Amino acid sequence: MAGREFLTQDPAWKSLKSFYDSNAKSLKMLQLFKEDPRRFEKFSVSLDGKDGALLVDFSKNLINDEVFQLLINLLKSAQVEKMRDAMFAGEKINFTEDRAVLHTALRNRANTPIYVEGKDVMPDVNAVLKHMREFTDKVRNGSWLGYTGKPITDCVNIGIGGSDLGPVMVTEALKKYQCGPTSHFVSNVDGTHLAETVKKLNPETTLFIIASKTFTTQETITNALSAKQWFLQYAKDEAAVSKHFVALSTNGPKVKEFGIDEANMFEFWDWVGGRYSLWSAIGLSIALMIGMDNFEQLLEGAHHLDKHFLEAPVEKNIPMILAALGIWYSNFYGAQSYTILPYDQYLHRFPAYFQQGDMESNGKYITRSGQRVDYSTGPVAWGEPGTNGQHAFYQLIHQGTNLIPCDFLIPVETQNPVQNGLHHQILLSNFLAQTEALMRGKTLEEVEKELRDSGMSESQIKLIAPHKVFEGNRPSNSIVFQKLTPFTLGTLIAMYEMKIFVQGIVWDINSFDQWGVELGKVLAKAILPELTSPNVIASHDSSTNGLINYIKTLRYGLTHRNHDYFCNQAQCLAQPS
Ligand SMILES: O=P(O)(O)OC[C@H]1O[C@](O)(CO)[C@@H](O)[C@@H]1O
Repeated sequence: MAGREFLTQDPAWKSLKSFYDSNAKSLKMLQLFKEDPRRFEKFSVSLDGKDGALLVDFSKNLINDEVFQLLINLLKSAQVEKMRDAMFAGEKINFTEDRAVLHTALRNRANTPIYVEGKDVMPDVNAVLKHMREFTDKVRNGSWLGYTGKPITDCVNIGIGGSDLGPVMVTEALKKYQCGPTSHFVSNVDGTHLAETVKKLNPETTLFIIASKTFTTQETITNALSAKQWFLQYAKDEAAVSKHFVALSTNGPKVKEFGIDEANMFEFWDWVGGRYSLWSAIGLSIALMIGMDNFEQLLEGAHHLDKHFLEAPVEKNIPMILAALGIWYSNFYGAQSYTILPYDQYLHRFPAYFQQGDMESNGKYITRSGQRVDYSTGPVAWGEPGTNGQHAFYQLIHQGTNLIPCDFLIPVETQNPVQNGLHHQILLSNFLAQTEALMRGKTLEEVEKELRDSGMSESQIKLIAPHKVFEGNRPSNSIVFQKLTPFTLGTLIAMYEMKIFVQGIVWDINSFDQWGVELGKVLAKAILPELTSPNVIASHDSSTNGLINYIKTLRYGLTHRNHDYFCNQAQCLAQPS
């Protein structure tokens, strides 16, 4: 799909820029709240859902009616709706990989036909869901037996990036719904990850799920081979592998080559991006742990958000509003990051999940028509659960020199009402207090009065007061839901996916490829044999040569003299003869 005129030339962009230049400094949220008692109603959207409503309050943002309208104009001018429809219709919007982007088909619970190159993908989607149900039911009801006839108690998902982060995040978030084997995850090629995981496990009752879209990812294949080796130490029979290893992939031939029975392969397709794949067979570890009914609830929740995204007008459309606000801060206020702050311990991997979701999608500087952007694109996404973050990095959010827009998320209802719900009341009060504090701040007059009332001398007040001032006027969204159910989690994940999609459209980048991860992979493959060769390495820059030779010196127990020798040799070899 062709790119458009440069974003910064768009009249809608120019209007925002001129508003920002002449009025941004005078936008004071506290004042805006005083002036408009209906600000909360005006700047919040509620989406009813099966497990209660999702409320997005965006009134604590640096906007007034005019800015909001200008932001909406920008989305319209960027043709977000047209691109959205193209994505849902299966057009190949990921043009650098010549692929459709159809994770929405995986959760298309309406089961309406969706065509890719003239073929309806829904029958295949439904067939894999059926396969997942049959398999997960068997494992959960104990009729799938390991090589010694025992039922499966533990599953280890071996995958990385999108083949790991989604399942990790969801199984943590929905721990309360566990009704099947316990899930474990091995992603890092650092042998420690596998070693520390399997040491707690019994090979007779463990199922390994090898999750890789391409089935060529170095880390995953290395971990999978080592897991198989570990398993065979005990089982001592290749035939036992089929009872303990299954694969989730788009690459049938590679799965076969690895030695996994085709009957134990759960397929997905090239139109499912890795970071959007938890809805596909990649979600098998989730379905095993929480059961297929709950997994389908997760899909239902995402589908519910998809429908909202498709049908709600731009000014009432939650992902579009969140995207527009993010653009306001990134591109006009110069914010370089934003935080996701879930006040729900079950969501402790939610921010990490969206680090890939956002940064691998929108960390791009080339427009769809191949030019370098002259504006910021994807911000850094980060965060931790509240209240922990309050005691760690909130200092910088409140008083640092960077503007950091925050998304606060919280369930109204806890699933663990410890001490009759006291813990949750405290959690709720902190959630509410933080967004209020960020918005209203604390003036010098307020601080001075407080210090004076405490009996402090005037000279001390002069010294201390500035440190206790909060300038406030710092933006946040409050995202409130009834309870963290599979349905609601599906809705929340899809909400951020679509927000990221909208931003990519406005920034005119391809949010669905990830060429930026390739160079490091290629260089690592070249360096691997150099680490084991006996030769001095001189083929890189002096830092990389120096580091390789230094590591080899230490690894092979050579003396410091050898290290100097390696450096000298590398320098000689690197010099042109
Ligand atoms: O599922 P695969 O093919 O093993 O890829 C894993 C991850 O690696 C990446 O390609 C990045 O290196 C991600 O986009 C992907 O989620």
